[in-house]
Amino acid sequence: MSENAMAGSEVRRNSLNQRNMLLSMRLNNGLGRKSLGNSARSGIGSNSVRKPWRMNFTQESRTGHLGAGPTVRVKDPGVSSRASSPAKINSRTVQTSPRKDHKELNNRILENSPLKYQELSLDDFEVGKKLGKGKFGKVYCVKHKRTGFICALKAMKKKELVQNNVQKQFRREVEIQAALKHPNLTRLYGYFHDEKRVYLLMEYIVNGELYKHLRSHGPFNDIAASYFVYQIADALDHMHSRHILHRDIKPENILIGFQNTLKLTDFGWSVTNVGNGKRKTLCGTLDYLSPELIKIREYDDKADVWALGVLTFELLVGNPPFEESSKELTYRRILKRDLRFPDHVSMQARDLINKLLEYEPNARITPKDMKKHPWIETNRPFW
Ligand SMILES: Nc1ncnc2c1ncn2[C@@H]1O[C@H](COP(=O)(O)OP(=O)(O)OP(=O)(O)O)[C@@H](O)[C@H]1O
Repeated sequence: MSENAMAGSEVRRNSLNQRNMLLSMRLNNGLGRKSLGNSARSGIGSNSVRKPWRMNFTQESRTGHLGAGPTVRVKDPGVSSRASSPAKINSRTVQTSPRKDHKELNNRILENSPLKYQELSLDDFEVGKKLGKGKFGKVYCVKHKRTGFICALKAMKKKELVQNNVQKQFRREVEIQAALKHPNLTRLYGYFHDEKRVYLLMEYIVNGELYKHLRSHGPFNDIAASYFVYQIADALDHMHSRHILHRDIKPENILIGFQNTLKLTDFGWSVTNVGNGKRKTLCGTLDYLSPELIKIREYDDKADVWALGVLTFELLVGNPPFEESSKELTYRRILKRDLRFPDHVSMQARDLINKLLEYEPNARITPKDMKKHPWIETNRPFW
């Protein structure tokens, strides 16, 4: 791997948000994280050498015991109507009474949810290796002592959730993720909490982020890329049919499981969009923003389709299509739909990317139709 790629492999793109506090946290924490104004993708640009990529790079985990969950049952809550109004959070709503809000987190958000595992505590688990770290917590591989069930446990400090005023967003993320059951979406089983922390119990995804594989093995050939893109289209098809938008599709938010099964994760920006109305919160990740998001700040599920087009391009080329050295230049290229394909991108792949990246949202191909596109059909026999 080149030096650039090595340096770049530590860099992950931030999701945009309107919460100044979160933004400053993101900019201040984590070495090497991308600032919103800069390009961070030097390592795998179109100059990088394309290597053949083998489909079967995953190893079956010996410890993986994923057949059955803990015997404690979690009810499927469906998507609650409460989740349909996203919490608008900004720095002006900084808590004046953290004590009260801590209590509110416990009473309203944690105690009254059907997703709660009443009888679980941290003592019920053997804690294994750390899998990663997000804004609000660390993720560990854990084993449920009684059943031997292996899963991922995300531990978040209540104090931090309250201090950053993200209790409602947290609740929405939990409700949406728990309601979604699909092979290409990371399952959330439920949660429990103690005095200091909230613990989310999730499906353990063995092979880490697609982003890291893209850096180390990518760009991918048509066979691998089409398999990956198909799976995310299937996940989006499922979400959109339930009127849920993901709003932050990117390789950093996709994990790889057994046999190259992709799992879309990070539902922090997901919302329900019942009635298919237009939404206005600016969110997502710079390189993945659609023109309507930049221009009029109104969008619907077609913004996820645009992001899928950006993802398809990035998997085949190694960097996103409108990447530039500054936010303004990236915006300008997105608004001009300044799309340039390197020579090696096949005609069929170009056709699909063009259809996903239609400027006019309603002209974009749907995830359902995309799954039958000739690029997918041509490569499907080799998956
Ligand atoms: N279910 C899981 N199985 C395996 N690894 C996971 C799982 N969930 C998260 N991880 C790992 O832990 C890391 C941190 O995850 P987490 O959800 O806390 O944050 P994030 O989504 O990456 O970032 P942010 O909190 O900024 O949105 C991930 O990048 C991933 O590598």
